[in-house]
Amino acid sequence: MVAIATDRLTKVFPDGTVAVDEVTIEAASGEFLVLLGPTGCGKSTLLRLVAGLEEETRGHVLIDGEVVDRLTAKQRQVAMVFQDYALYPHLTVAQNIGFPLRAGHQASTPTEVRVAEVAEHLGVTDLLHRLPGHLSGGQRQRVAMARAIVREPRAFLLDEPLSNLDAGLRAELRADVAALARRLGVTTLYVTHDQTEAMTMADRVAVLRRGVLQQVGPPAEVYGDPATLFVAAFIGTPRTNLLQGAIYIEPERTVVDLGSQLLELPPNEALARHHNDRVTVAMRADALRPVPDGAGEGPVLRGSVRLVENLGHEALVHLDTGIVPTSVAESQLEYPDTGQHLADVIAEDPPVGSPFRQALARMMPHSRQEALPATARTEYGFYPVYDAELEDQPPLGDVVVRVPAPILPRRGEPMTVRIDLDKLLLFDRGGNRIRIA
Ligand SMILES: Nc1ncnc2c1ncn2[C@@H]1O[C@H](COP(=O)(O)OP(=O)(O)OP(=O)(O)O)[C@@H](O)[C@H]1O
Repeated sequence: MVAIATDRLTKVFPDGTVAVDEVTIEAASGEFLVLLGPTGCGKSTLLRLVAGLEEETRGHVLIDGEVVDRLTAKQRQVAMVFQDYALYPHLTVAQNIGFPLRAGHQASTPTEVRVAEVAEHLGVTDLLHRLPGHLSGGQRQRVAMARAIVREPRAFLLDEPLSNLDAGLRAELRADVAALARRLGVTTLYVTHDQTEAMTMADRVAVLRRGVLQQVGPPAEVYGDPATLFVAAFIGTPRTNLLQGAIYIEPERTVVDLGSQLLELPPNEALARHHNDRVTVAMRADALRPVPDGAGEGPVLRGSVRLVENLGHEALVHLDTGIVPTSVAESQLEYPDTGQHLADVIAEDPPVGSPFRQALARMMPHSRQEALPATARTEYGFYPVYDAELEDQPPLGDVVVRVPAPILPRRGEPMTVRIDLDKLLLFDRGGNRIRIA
């Protein structure tokens, strides 16, 4: 088996789109590496570059340590499976699976024996005489996989192979595909936008955003220890809570100012150089636990129940906390730093209600907020202002909390939640993690 690597691999399409941007990554021999990211982040392009179906603009692809940039797709001896199966409709399953062998590729075992062997692996032995048109989606995908492995490829490249299947089949095949790849020991690159697939199948997950590699690590690591705000927000169900904040360092304590609420952290050396910085605070639902008001030590958030989504075994409770929510895109806008520049930008009058305008309003230094109607303002001066011209203001600080089913709160009730400090994630304005510990 072989390792697959890319070295500062870059693809710029003729229209200027940078689909893959300096990606350096390695899948070790026999590893199942999942490329995860939203639509358009460059996953398929990266896979096609590795397969040799696309020519790189810069950088290299290495198979087993050897640069293969000049080799054709065929010479690279990797097998690729796409979401649309691409089976030959007029050939039986057996003929489809055996096709790569007949098409002139050498194999040590005779075709029929090899086809039977591979069919057995994929659990399609009973279907060998059928035509693809008479198969279910899941069966077709199994046949496509069988055809891909029949030539004993050096690596397996799978591009959203399960995305055309319904949820039940997807779950079943998920387990089968991962098990098959491990049984065969084939190095696998698997592309998906589905975080569940990534988390359940991968040895390691590589998260991509706009062609740029954000983080590579085992599933538990990208979930629990995200390197960027994007990773924190992209991975996690229910969605990760993202709030606007600012850090203030005082002699005895460190404060994360969330406007209408403050989180007090123990004195913290790592945060010292972030005094006065605006940050995005990210908390997954499992970092928050409802507690009786006033109970015990530690930072809490208070809110009132706006919505209860009962999932049976538990409920997702949406709290209005009065804190300003944010999104990845907004929190990573680059804002001018001085009030003067900000005023200039505002003078250009971004459209009312546009995220940019709202974000600008929130980011105004204290002295510049005089002219704007404040919903709240803290003693620290940083505070959120909503766009007064916007009629339908978004809910303030919608924070999602998991609550066990038997004790469901009611709409309008107050609720206090304790924050597990080990799971409190802070990100700077560039979206990079500020490590607290
Ligand atoms: N031939 C092309 N010419 C110009 N731009 C392209 C071309 N192919 C892809 N792109 C662009 O490159 C970027 C990455 O596309 P790619 O298909 O790799 O994304 P993806 O993450 O696989 O998305 P999806 O999950 O939707 O397949 C996108 O912005 C896409 O529009």
